[in-house]
Amino acid sequence: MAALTLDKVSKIYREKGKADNRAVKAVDMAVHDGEIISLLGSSGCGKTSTLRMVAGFESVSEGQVRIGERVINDLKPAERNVAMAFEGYALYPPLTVANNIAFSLLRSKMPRPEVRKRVQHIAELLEITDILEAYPPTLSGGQQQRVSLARALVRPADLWLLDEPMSQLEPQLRAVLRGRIKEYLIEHRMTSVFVTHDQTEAVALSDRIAVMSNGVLQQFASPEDLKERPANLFVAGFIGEPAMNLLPARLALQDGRLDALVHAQGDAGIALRVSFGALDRVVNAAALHDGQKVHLGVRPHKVSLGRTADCANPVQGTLAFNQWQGDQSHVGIDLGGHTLLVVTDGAVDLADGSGVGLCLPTEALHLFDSDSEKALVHGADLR
Ligand SMILES: Nc1ncnc2c1ncn2[C@@H]1O[C@H](COP(=O)(O)OP(=O)(O)OP(=O)(O)O)[C@@H](O)[C@H]1O
Repeated sequence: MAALTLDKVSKIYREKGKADNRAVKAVDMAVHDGEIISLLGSSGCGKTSTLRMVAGFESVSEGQVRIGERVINDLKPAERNVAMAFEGYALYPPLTVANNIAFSLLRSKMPRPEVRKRVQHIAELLEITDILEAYPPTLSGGQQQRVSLARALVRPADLWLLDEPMSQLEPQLRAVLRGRIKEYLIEHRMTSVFVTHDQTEAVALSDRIAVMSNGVLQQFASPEDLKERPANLFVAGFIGEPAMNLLPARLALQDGRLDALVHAQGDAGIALRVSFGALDRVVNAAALHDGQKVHLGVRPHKVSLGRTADCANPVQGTLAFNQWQGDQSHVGIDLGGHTLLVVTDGAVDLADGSGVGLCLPTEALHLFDSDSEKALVHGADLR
């Protein structure tokens, strides 16, 4: 295993008669030795292109890719010592499942009893012991995918690249295998890069997640930091289910205090005023000015419904909707024409149009500059 470094890496697809498509744009990323990371983003954001450049299936248009100290830009895939499980990555049809998994181990001259032990162990982990003597063409998509994953996980390598490796499995099996695979990767200290568009999966598997949009790496951070300290409006709106509320607001810096004011829709009244307290609690207060256009971010899970006592920011609103989701309620609160989504664990016994008290704890709040879209203040970081 080894560290993986991407240094200003870009992928430009050039097709005759078409404008260049810059699918990956100057991505900088340093994955530590033994770290598990995920590339996360919507379809077309450049995750697979990034992974394929590391694997050697796509050329690197600009920048440098290193595994440990080795620059691998111009090495053939087989020379990179990288193990891969790709969506639709072909198994060898004439070999049994056991021999498909064992293939690279036998080629590396590992003694047969050791190969058998490893194949058995990984097959148990991925629940494919019953198909070890079957041939790939007779398997379902989900079985083939697990064989491909097993083959990648057993082989010794410096780096493991896993592109949507569980996409064809049922949700329950997926959740079970996710936990086991993570334990296996940690136990063997395997530097691993997953590609996924499923944030639950990315959070469950990864030490850090690289959030991509439109070819740009938006933030590379731990799941907790992505939630508590999103670097910009894109990450704030993308991470979290349901996503963060984002309300247009203006800053008020008066008497050494920082407030954010959300104007009511269609008139000059104030729909919501939240206080971040003394300005000197804010780490980068110099970046703020009175009247600055911002987006106020509020995490739906962190708002308390019906409690306004002992609260830094008590708020009154009107219930706009109340949906029981089977395990939690999604409640919409109207604040001067803006709807604030709140998530609570229990059922909420309130009719539409009722007056509701809320508490917005400071740690639920974030501020983003509306022009640059970058984060300015995270409630969790106030001094
Ligand atoms: N071989 C190719 N030739 C030309 N354009 C490509 C090629 N592969 C990908 N692209 C384009 O590059 C961009 C990024 O695609 P990529 O597959 O890397 O994204 P992705 O985030 O992995 O998406 P998905 O989750 O749908 O696989 C898209 O605009 C895509 O159309």
